[in-house]
Amino acid sequence: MAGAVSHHALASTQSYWLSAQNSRFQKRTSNVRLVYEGSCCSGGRKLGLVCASGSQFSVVEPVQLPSDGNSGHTPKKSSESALILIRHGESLWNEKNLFTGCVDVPLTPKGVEEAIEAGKRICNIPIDVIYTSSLIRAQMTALLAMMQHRRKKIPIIMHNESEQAHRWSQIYSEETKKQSIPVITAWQLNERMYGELQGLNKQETADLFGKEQVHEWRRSYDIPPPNGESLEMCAERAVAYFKEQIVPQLVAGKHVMVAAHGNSLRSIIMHLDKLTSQEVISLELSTGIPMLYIFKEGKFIRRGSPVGPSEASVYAYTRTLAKYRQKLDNMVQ
Ligand SMILES: O=C(O)[C@H](O)COP(=O)(O)O
Repeated sequence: MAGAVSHHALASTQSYWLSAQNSRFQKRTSNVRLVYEGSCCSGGRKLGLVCASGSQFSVVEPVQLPSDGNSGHTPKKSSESALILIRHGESLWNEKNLFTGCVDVPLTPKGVEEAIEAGKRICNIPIDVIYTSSLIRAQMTALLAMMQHRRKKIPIIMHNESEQAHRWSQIYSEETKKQSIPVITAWQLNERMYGELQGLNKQETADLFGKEQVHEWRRSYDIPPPNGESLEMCAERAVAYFKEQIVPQLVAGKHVMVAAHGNSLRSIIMHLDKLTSQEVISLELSTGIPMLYIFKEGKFIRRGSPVGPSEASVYAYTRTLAKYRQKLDNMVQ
């Protein structure tokens, strides 16, 4: 049975290394139409909560991975992919209540714990490739979470910043590549640039400029903080990156995890869930809570967070996830 898992994972990993290594030279686009199909978290817009329903969703055949994600090879119609979105765990500036934005601050011990806990929650979900921002708090979260995964593949950060970095980080064993998960870092997934608020205390800023003004800077769609990015501006690079780089992976049948930030993920979720600029104001993401989407036939279906007692319900959504978990169970027997 272990062979079955390996075969699945190997095909995807094998195809990915080529793609990752060439990604610097490629610009991929997608014509996929994103359609939101219902939400298991009705009512509120606070994500990162447990969502458990799903019997209304159809059961599909196991995913068929293409032999090469870049070949234009179309996966079977029934193919589906998992998309996990996770906001980084608590950072040292979250703890101090400072505006952080693009300042590169590491996790607190609590943030490390949150990342490990997140990893336990997604340890049965297939992951073929990881995307993170270029900021250490998102990268720490992704790597710590992957340490918990039952498949025990090793996440490896891709270095394509220069031809030499790319060449010097080559792996010469196919077998070793197969046991690895590429981690792609992209500045486009960074936190919204908070401009002249970066480093300021959030409470003190509210005391100085008024609660409403600060709330507008933090949560409105199109009002930027002083010399910083509005959510709309952040979306222009984060959502564009998502469409150009990540969606093609999902279309190719790859299972993807994205570890990023409160606002870069808010912009992506706004896009996936088709939220209006009014609705996104109340969208809040907790640190370290993974959210699962299923991508199938060009549509994103939100499943919520596979945590605690609702986990079985999350797996009941699709046969692909249930089968993957079964294979993992068989591997350890
Ligand atoms: O950059 C920051 O300070 C946080 O990561 C997100 O902050 P916010 O909740 O104020 O948008």
